[in-house]
Amino acid sequence: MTTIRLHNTKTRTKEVFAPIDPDNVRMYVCGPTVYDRAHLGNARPVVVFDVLYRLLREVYGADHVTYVRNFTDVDDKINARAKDSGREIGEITAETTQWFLDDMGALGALEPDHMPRATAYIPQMIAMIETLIEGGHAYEAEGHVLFSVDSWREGYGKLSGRSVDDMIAGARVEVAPYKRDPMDFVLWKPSSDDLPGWESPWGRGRPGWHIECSAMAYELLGESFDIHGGGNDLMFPHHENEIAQSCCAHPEGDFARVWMHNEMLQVEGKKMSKSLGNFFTVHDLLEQGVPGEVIRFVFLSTHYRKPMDWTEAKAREAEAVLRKWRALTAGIEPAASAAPAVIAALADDLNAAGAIAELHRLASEGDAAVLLASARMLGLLTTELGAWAETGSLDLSTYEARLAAAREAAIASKDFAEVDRLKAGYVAAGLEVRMSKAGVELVPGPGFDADKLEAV
Ligand SMILES: Nc1ncnc2c1ncn2[C@@H]1O[C@H](COP(=O)(O)OP(=O)(O)OP(=O)(O)O)[C@@H](O)[C@H]1O
Ligand SMILES: [Zn+2]
Repeated sequence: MTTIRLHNTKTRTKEVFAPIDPDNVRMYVCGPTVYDRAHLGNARPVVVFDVLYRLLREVYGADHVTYVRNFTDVDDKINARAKDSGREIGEITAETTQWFLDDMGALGALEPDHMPRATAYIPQMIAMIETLIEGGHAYEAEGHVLFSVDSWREGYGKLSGRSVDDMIAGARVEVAPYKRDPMDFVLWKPSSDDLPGWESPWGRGRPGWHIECSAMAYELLGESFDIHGGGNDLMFPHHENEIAQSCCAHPEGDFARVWMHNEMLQVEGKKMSKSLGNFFTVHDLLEQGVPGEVIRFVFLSTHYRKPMDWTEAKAREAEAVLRKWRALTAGIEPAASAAPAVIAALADDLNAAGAIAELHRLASEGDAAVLLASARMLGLLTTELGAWAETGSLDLSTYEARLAAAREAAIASKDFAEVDRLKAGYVAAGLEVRMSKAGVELVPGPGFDADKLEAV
């Protein structure tokens, strides 16, 4: 069996992955808070952990992996959005959830086995909070229930490797009169009548964000499971708090054994985020005609533990490569299995960039069947993602000849109107127009639209 090595944030080393139960490898990844379209940064963990999911399915068998990714559909950001827009919360969360699934589907992400919505697990959250209170790890104050960080000093901060003092200094720790310690965090808070709320032993209220993941992971994966993933922006406080809650409520287990964190998608050195306003959505890019497969390829070209930028140059390069590979594999049956070197690269802490380098080698050797099987391990060159590239049947040379002829006529007549019209039409159809003494060359760009071209 292939040996998988994964970098574990908890130990800061690359470790041999040994699942608790090889018949049921279990992974939890923090999902989106559903109040707005996913930005490109939000898609990075989705693509990264999709590749890990595919690798685990390859190695342990498709029926022996359980992947859970939640939807946070109760959160103050959602409440604020509903208030600002005058819309119903349920309408916003349902719409945003569907957008997320559509956009991530367009990037070739497989759907996880379970996609729990937080609001469907409120009784489990309440039960977990009760256990924490009984164990002396949480206390009630003014309708709130807070986790007492002091009750678990020995474990708190281990994941992110910070001292409690550093954490207080580095984070926006909310100081509130009802907290015994500023580090204590909310498990449950009271809801006024205009906010979503559930009856609980502490009155009508709603859960804090962190307890949602702990309760859903416990319910669906048990007290110990294999992998927990998310962006490294979630390491503190979210993951640190998840660990504290889960380990204190279920000391018989060890919650997640391997913690994996993807680095951030950046814009000019800063994390792409809603709060900074430096974002564009996946939907925007798709609408602009950037194929989902191209976005996926660009993500996979950088190792998940390195920060990366989205650039148009990367997208153009990815598109050219994918076009070439799609042409090379057109009409070919994929080989029975991926190239061992591709699987080995992925098994080495998800070295997708290394796997892509292997794909280039296979392409240069003309090994189309193995290239196809190997690319599909990465979710590339799949039939579902291929519609954008179906321009092979369209012969650009007739359009090139037409422009060349128009140019010749224009040089004689000094009337360039037709040349300008054709050029503008080609550009609008997403083609790059290269004109030189040697002739005319048309190169399809990311937004290439065959229908628009036919209409010119
Ligand atoms: N720029 C980014 N690059 C990579 N992953 C990111 C980025 N921004 C958010 N994520 C990840 O997206 C997932 C969803 O996070 P969350 O719902 O907190 O996003 P958000 O509310 O849009 O956050 P933000 O305000 O930071 O943009 C998390 O796993 C998070 O780590
Ligand atoms: Zn989480």
